[in-house]
Amino acid sequence: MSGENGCWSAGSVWRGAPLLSARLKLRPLVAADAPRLAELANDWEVVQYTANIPHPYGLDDGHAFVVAQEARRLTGLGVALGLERTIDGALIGCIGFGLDHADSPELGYWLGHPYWGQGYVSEALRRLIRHLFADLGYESLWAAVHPDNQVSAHVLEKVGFTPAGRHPCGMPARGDSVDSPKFALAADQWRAAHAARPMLLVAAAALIDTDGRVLMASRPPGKSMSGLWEFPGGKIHPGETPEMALVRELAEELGLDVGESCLAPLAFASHDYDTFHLLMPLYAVRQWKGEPQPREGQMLKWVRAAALSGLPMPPADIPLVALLREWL
Ligand SMILES: Nc1nc2c([nH]c(=O)n2[C@@H]2O[C@H](COP(=O)(O)OP(=O)(O)OP(=O)(O)O)[C@@H](O)[C@H]2O)c(=O)[nH]1
Repeated sequence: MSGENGCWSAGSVWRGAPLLSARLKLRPLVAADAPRLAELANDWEVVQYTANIPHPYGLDDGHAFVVAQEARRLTGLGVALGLERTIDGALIGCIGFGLDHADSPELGYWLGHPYWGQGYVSEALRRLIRHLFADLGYESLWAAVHPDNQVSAHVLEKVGFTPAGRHPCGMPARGDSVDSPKFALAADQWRAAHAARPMLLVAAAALIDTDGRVLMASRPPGKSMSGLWEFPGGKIHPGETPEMALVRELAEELGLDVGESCLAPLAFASHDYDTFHLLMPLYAVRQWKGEPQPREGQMLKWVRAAALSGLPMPPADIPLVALLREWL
């Protein structure tokens, strides 16, 4: 079988494949995004340090951007992706790369003002960087930031970039040009850091009631991926088996008394989050004592198998839902 096909090769953003991170879908822009682009980008604070985004920014600019980016993707000049939040489907900004100045991709991004300070840019950058190195095989990446944009410089350093001199940056939309600090990241550096991320062991349960519905819990406020719907469970502590951990978690989180012998291994998730690798066995549970209570600030709901895929979930859970639907 050819290595170009099927499961042998990851979907490529050059071909319009989306990328999932913990809280975001990085996906191609479509014409229907133009009004939202106009709403977010018509903000001087958002665009002041960008080279090509006009100000003010209207609906026509949004449409023109979507069309131009599609043409760039099809001609191999670069890719722009919308940042769509999993929790509500809202477009909150853009990230992308271009090959205009070199063979190595230059990264760029912007984020709507209401979404600043919540780690979305670093999350999107980490996901795109992994795709460019691990799936597309680039050897190095770079980015240039406006000399006054210290926040952006800090984000680049946070995800592994290091200073790499200066880059003369034309800024056509500002009628200006600046001598920008340049940052670079090599594939070897990234591989070493990526290999060192921890493996997280978590045990989770699909509690199934007599109607065949599954109990889903929302991740509580303040936790990572808060608001997304997940299978109840939690981290396996040192010295615990997955079953011991799950019995403990179901008691702590839901006030349920579950015997280890009521846990039937069903499937597992092995998912590469950008800051850790998740290994999570999922057990089917049909018998327990007590009524599930939300003891940790979470919301609970019983969901029919057919409706599970409509819930916003952590990306690790998506393959589990497909398996569970077949199994139920
Ligand atoms: N329980 C559970 N965790 C999941 C699921 N999917 C998924 O990606 N995870 C991830 O697995 C990890 C579980 O951590 P957690 O914070 O819920 O664990 P915990 O209850 O022991 O929390 P704590 O250590 O903050 O008290 C999180 O990174 C979470 O996002 C799922 O369906 N159920």
